[in-house]
Amino acid sequence: MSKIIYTKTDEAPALATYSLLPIVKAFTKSSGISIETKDISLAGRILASFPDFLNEDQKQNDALSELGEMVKTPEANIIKLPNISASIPQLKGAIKELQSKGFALPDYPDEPINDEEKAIKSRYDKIKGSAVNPVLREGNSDRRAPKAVKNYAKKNPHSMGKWSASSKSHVATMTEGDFCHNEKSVTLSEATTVNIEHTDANGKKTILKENLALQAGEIIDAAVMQKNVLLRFLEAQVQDAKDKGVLFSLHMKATMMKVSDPIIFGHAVRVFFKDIFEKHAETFDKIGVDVNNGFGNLLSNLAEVSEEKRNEILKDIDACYKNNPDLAMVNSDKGITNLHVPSDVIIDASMPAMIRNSGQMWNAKGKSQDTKAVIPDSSYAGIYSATIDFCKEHGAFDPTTMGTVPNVGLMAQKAEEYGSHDKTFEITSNGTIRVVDTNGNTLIEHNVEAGDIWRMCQVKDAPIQDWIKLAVSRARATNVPAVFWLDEDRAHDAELIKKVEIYLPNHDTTGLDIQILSPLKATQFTLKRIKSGKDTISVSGNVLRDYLTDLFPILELGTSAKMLSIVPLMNGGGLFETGAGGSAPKHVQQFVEENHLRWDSLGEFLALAVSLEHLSETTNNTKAKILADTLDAATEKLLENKKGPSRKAGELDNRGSHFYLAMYWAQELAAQNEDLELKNEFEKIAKDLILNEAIIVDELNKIQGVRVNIDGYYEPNETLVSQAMRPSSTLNKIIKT
Ligand SMILES: NC(=O)C1=CN([C@@H]2O[C@H](COP(=O)(O)OP(=O)(O)OC[C@H]3O[C@@H](n4cnc5c(N)ncnc54)[C@H](OP(=O)(O)O)[C@@H]3O)[C@@H](O)[C@H]2O)C=CC1
Ligand SMILES: O=C(O)CCC(=O)C(=O)O
Ligand SMILES: [Mg+2]
Repeated sequence: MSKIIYTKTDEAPALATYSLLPIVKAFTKSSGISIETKDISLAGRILASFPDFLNEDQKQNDALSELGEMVKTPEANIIKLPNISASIPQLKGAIKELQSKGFALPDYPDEPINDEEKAIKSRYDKIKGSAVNPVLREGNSDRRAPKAVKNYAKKNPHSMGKWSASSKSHVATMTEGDFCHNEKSVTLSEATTVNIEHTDANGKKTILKENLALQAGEIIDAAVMQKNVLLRFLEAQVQDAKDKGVLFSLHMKATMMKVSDPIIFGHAVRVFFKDIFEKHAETFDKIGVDVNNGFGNLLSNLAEVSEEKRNEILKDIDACYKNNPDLAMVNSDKGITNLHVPSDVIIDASMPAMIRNSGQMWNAKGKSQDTKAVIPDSSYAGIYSATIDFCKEHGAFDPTTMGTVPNVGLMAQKAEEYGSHDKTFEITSNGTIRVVDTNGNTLIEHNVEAGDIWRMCQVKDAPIQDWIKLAVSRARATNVPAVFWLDEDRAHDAELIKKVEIYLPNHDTTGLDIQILSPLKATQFTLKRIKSGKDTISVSGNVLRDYLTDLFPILELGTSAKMLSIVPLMNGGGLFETGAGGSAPKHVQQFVEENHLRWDSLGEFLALAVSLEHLSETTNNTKAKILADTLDAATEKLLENKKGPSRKAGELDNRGSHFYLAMYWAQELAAQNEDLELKNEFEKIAKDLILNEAIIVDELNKIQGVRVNIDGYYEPNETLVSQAMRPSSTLNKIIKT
């Protein structure tokens, strides 16, 4: 039996799984393929982490750790759907829901007061933020729009907001004192272990991290975000947004950069609402306000003060809104601003969405307005300002003619910022931070002040070699120019460039166009080419991988959900991600309110096809190859016939698109002549599906337009979701599980 692991995750993709997985199981069963699910949802990961608090029948395996081992083996074949990278408000929401369902989990201790609480907090903090992807991504990233998807987008362009040269929208980023400007980097000539030490003004030494093992050839870098410079920058931006009459909008990655970015987020909230934080400091201290978790934390904590005090504070908040520039809104109807919850606005998706929308975001009146996008650290902000400048000069991109930008991203083995979480510190007192090796040599040193954020990243040599190899192989396979987005003036990038120069000659690059350009120049080069319909591969580090694989797909295809997203694992296995986007919380809201799921599973279809193909190669399963080829053909047909989900209740949704996939897949299997067993099996299924098309579509669409109860958000009731996601009895009778 050959095995494919299919992950159970969260929100919209998890809902879609209840409808798609039975179809996939039914189609692959006779080919000796077993599809096993592993629960890596936020709720599942919480339950797996606290067995000692649960009854025997409530305990869950630690599926993430199991998969973390599996990805290091050649047998790994995993389909990974997007999962929640939880901010603290989301983590607390999930804990509360699980508690209400009878799981006796401990509360999240914001300020642990004893060792037991400290241990609980540290268990929860391991679940927080981007805790899944870095564990599973034991390989570098290959994300691209398949030809059929790109051609479909060219023929059926998504809406694209016009750009005007007079747009006041712009990116504001720091010009000094940030991670970018303070970065230092070294490549280790031999293996060693290091300590990270803080020495205060009186010479008192504290070890922040001990015995960190580093390999020969590994690049390490460290950088500081200086609090005082950051605060001055934020204050100036609030004022400037007001002067220019544009929306103030903060774009961070507080989920993936789970230690550094919430601290920066908190500073932005305190600067924006400076007056109330000055006036009510004592009260906020007393009730434990922590706006690193967003302004929403302050509002929910107000329940703890007297009504009189609360009204006074609310009045002061109103005054703050009046005196300050307008804030970009996440939900203007509900008054939720860009500063409320750190996981509501995530830079990779939020900046492209703004660029697609004429550079505008939503104001409190629900209208779109020019915006100041505040991206404090300048390491990568320049790619967005260059794109905005390009649109101001040339107008919006045209999806019917623009080229495509696939990405080869360095991310294996917690590369770069991915591995920084346990090496990020909010500095408690003025002094110095040193990275010191076993021989007492100082590798990196920074002067720091209280409140600064110091962070160290590392990237091992083997992943870098693998990344360069992948870049060359993609350039060779497509004959498209490949650009390494590296800046010789940045310390870390300068070290990486040296590696590229050493390892590139190991490959046959004759006839290939491979360049190294700074992110700014690479953006300009790439934008000019896509405008004229030409393709360009971006070869980038981890954070740019994240940014570019939403930016270009959102401009080219309207969403990054339609990307093929492959992680060739370094030990020979395959991790097949589904699209490049997230778990679409807005889609769940619509589903619950209208019983319409607009999630597009195209990413799942693409991932399943490459997973089956990989399986056919590693296990010599010829049926798997036929399943893969026919699935690709079915996906193409689905695009051609426009059977993707619509956004409106009453019309074809996620479930309907799965029906069409099944029908086309069965037809393709029935039409092929390479495997007569499969042909015979699927002739009948194809016939039944075609005959019942109208009945099934009607059964799937007529139930929409009303609320649906799935009893939970993070851990909905499986039976209720399964019933809701498989409402066509006619279809269920044909798809035998
Ligand atoms: N690989 C992973 O595990 C990833 C996880 N995440 C996590 O996902 C959550 C939400 O992140 P967020 O930044 O809001 O980004 P999302 O990508 O989830 O959502 C942004 C918007 O993209 C559109 N979209 C995304 N996927 C699809 C799809 N399959 N079909 C149709 N439309 C789609 C939707 O637009 P519209 O509103 O127009 O329908 C959606 O509202 C966070 O917890 C984040 O950490 C994020 C990225 C990757
Ligand atoms: O891991 C995460 O938090 C998000 C990952 C992501 O956005 C991506 O890989 O594109
Ligand atoms: Mg991303």
